[in-house]
Amino acid sequence: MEVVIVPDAMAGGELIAETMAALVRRKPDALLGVATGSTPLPVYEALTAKVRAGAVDVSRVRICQLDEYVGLPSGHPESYRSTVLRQVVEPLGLTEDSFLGPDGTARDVPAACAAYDRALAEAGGVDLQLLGIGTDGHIGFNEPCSSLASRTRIKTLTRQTREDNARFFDHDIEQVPHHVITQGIGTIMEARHLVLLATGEGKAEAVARSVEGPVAAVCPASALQLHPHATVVVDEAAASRLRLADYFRDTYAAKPSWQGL
Ligand SMILES: N[C@@H]1[C@@H](O)[C@H](O)[C@@H](COP(=O)(O)O)O[C@@H]1O
Repeated sequence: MEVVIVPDAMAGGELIAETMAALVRRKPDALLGVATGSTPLPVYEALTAKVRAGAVDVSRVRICQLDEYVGLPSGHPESYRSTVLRQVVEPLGLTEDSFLGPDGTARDVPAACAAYDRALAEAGGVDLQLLGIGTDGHIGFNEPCSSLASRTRIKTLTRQTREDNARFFDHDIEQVPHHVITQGIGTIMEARHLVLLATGEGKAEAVARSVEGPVAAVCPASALQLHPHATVVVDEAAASRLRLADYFRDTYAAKPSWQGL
């Protein structure tokens, strides 16, 4: 696992956007897995700026979704499908044809989950999966004690996650669905490169447990320790509880320029 400490969220967004752009220059039809929440927005803004400046051609890129609420009506503005279309697909100049996501409105949820895992495999697998992290260490919507081998499936949100996400639902926790579909931890681990971005003091404890704690289902993001190519990008505040912060800084400062993330 590589840990990169950046000065602020903008710098993290730029670094990850450049990593995505470099991937797309090598592989124009790359499948990019994206995350929702506030944290990844600087990544999407920086990547969109590169596209508009002509620094990268993303016209053949495919975008896939990490997770989804169950039961929101189709087209609900806070469904993750709507969110990813609005924040990523449209700004990049792509259409829904380039987009893969689980069906949160399906009557048969287990079948929709299995279909999504199949669709990801048939698309050739995810090349780079961007992840945020919940305050409890969740990735996607894999709440604490999710199986580290889990596949895409239905999960029940913790009260903490529903409180955290109530800001997208008029600050009314009752509007936040209890159930979600999420790529499993085993599914996420199949992506060729995992890039987790965490910013702000509120994520410091979850980051420290994920990076320097034991690999344990109680902290789902700790599974990244088992991935052969995982990068954790954190700002100073989110890095504030890392015991090895100075080592991570020194390592990144000495990194060969040809290496990339
Ligand atoms: N399912 C999403 C996660 O993918 C995201 O990482 C998390 C943190 O969001 P934020 O970046 O807004 O803190 O929120 C939700 O739970």
